[in-house]
Amino acid sequence: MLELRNITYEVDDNNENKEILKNVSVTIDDHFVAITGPNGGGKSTLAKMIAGIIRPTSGQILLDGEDITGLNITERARKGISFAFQQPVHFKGLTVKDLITIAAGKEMSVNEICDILSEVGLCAREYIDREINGSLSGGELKRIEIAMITARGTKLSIFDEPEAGIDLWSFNSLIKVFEKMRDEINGTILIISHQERILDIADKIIVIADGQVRKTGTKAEVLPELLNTAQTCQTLIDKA
Ligand SMILES: Nc1ncnc2c1ncn2[C@@H]1O[C@H](COP(=O)(O)OP(=O)(O)OP(=O)(O)O)[C@@H](O)[C@H]1O
Repeated sequence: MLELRNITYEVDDNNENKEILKNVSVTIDDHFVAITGPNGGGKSTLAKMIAGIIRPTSGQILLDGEDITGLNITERARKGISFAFQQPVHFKGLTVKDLITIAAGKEMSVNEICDILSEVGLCAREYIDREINGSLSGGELKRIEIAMITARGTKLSIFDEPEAGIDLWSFNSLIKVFEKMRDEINGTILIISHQERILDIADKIIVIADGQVRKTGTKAEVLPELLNTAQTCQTLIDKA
């Protein structure tokens, strides 16, 4: 269980103090949790804070009751928190197979690696020996990053807008990947997303806007209001 207590995050923005997260308190104890809300609301900042990439100005982060606020990204990774970057790290000569083996932290058979790659919609035999470099497309890199997190199978897996930059066909297979993950992975999956189809499969939805938690609840409790607001905005845009 992850608990955020009174989290505030301030940055210096051209010599002005800017409060990006404002006294955020939230508990993440469901299996599949989605964070959503308008652009610039503070979602990615919150995800980076949970992963340990940035530290809060004030407040506490607890993982299963243990205060992890002072731990860095590596220490949090050891505690079982993994964060899917937009793209996997590049090292010359490092292949897809190497990367997945490193992520899993154990030797893996070719069949096991192939299974993981197939799950994220990649034709395994074509990719297993490919080097991670600029010859892979953005969508392919993103799927490899998701495959790494799947191989790692940690306590808390965080994905920041996994759908970004993915075409419609791949998006459909991405949804299947997350549905499968929800059914098969033991830990908590935390996804930042604007996609209704991802929100649809979440056990809990957290809406963040203007650096604050605006609403928390099940799909039935949150989605109608959210869709209503989106529709009202669209009508206003159409009228303008
Ligand atoms: N280091 C920083 N310095 C100044 N402003 C920042 C900094 N980090 C984030 N911000 C601002 O804080 C706000 C929240 O950013 P964040 O990336 O968390 O939003 P988001 O909800 O993930 O948005 P999106 O849906 O567009 O990805 C934005 O206005 C952003 O410009």
